[in-house]
Amino acid sequence: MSKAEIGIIGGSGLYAMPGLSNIREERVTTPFGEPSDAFILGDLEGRKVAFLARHGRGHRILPSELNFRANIYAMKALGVERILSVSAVGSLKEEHKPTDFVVPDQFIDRTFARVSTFFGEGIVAHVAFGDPVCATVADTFTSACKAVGVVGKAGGTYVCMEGPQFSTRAESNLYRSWGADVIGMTNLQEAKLAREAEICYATMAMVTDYDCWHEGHDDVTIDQIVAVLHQNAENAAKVVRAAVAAMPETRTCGCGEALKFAILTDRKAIPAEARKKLALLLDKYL
Ligand SMILES: CSC[C@H]1O[C@H](OP(=O)(O)O)[C@H](O)[C@@H]1O
Ligand SMILES: Nc1ncnc2[nH]cnc12
Repeated sequence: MSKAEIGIIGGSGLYAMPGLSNIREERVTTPFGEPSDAFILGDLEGRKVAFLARHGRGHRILPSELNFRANIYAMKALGVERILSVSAVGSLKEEHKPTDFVVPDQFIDRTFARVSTFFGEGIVAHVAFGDPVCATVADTFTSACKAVGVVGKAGGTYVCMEGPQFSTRAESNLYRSWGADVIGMTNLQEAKLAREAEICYATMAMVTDYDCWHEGHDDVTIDQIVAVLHQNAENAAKVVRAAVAAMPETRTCGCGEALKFAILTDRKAIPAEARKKLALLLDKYL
């Protein structure tokens, strides 16, 4: 039986989920190694949820060190069908001000040191990623912002950079010239792996700074980000709670069938070891 239907990944500034009842902690082991931390399971607004602190409690794991595969696989193993991600981002546009929330619907990949797929080792699959976030989860996030009374913008392009250093001014201006909206270091791998795991995924991006391009603002620093995150943590938790409450019970999007036409490998050629490792994702198709 499913232990949770909705997963919440808390990013910088959100290391716990207020309002959970029937709380218990569970460590999940995966064929891809250890997730960032134990999962906090509980009830929120009458729904079973699983909370994970992306960087671990105490913020111990760099973006490039995150075991994205273990985190998403563990969500799947718990029975999660939808992931609500919360992330801190820098703004690449004047109109996205610190403390605003943006719900991105596109990504640009500027990472270079991460594993972004469950496949390989004898199984080849290519999922569609033209629409990288689940429209239902994204809409639920923006409606929840409205319900709570905070600025929550629908759509936008999230540049996912490797980090951990922030961007140079030349990079920041380049991303602006591409029309991108916000920049962060964590969301793209989660979105890719959630799609491969047939889990719906969207992010509520909390704007914390103007990166380093804005002449009227100091270049981004951690103390600036932390100050805005402290201001926003309460709103972020309120929006997540409202989104959980409003999430439709059943899925009508295509996320749950993302692998249906994606597996290219001749079923007879799939090595037993790979088949076993990915059974949780693939059993229904093999
Ligand atoms: C705290 S500054 C940089 C850090 O913040 C964002 O983290 P997350 O996406 O987990 O909220 C960004 O991606 C960097 O990891
Ligand atoms: N300016 C920025 N660049 C990358 N990640 C961030 N997270 C918060 N602000 C950021």
